[in-house]
Amino acid sequence: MIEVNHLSKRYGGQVAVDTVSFRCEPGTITGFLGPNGAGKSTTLRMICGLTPPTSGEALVCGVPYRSMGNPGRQVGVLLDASAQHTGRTGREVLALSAQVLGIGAARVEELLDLVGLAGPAARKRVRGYSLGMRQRLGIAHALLGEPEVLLLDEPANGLDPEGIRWMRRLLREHAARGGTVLLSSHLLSEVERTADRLVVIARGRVVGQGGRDELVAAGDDLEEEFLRLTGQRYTLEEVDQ
Ligand SMILES: Nc1ncnc2c1ncn2[C@@H]1O[C@H](COP(=O)(O)OP(=O)(O)OP(=O)(O)O)[C@@H](O)[C@H]1O
Repeated sequence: MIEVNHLSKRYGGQVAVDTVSFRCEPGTITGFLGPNGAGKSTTLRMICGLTPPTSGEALVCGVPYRSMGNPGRQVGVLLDASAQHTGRTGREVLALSAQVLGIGAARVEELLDLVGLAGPAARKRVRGYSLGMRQRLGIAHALLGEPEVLLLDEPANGLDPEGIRWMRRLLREHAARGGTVLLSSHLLSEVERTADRLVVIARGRVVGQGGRDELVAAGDDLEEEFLRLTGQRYTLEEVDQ
């Protein structure tokens, strides 16, 4: 369970996140959707305690992330797959975190297999990984402690169509086991088939949330509604100006 209550973040005079509130229930996938610069990453960073909010609060499993004893066992986080240590092999990256979390080596092998990085890929240094491979490693890293909650920022970046399908299945299975998933994206096409609920953010504010059907106004399709909500859909007259 994730509860975000009136969360705001201000950088100097700029409001990056403006009184954002939503809930992610166990057994569901929530898509956090918005154009570039909308405030998605800042919100996710506040949820997992990396960025202090200016006001408001975020609770994960009922408590602030920073007050969890062993957060890796409850929350799996993937924020920036390209930020991994490039001098280590994929296996070393997972093995080091497994040690910190008190998890056995067998789980590392299980995850390498699950994300398609077993064999030679596991022995390769991360600097030689494609972005898709880094995302897979990041997903394995998030799953390491068998957490209930998954917090994933743009996890589909760099994945090919087969990879996106694979990830969709993985997240669906996680939710089916009672897990809570929050994943962000700037592309509606990536999350629309994965998520049960959507939270749409633009210019730091939530501009729409609910199930697919709730978001679609009569006669419109979801893409039209997303573009309208986020102010990316211009009339021909506006484009001409
Ligand atoms: N550390 C920071 N200092 C100043 N401004 C910041 C900082 N981090 C984010 N911002 C600003 O806050 C706003 C929201 O950024 P954020 O990265 O949260 O958006 P996003 O929705 O994740 O975008 P993208 O899809 O491009 O990653 C942007 O205008 C960004 O420039």
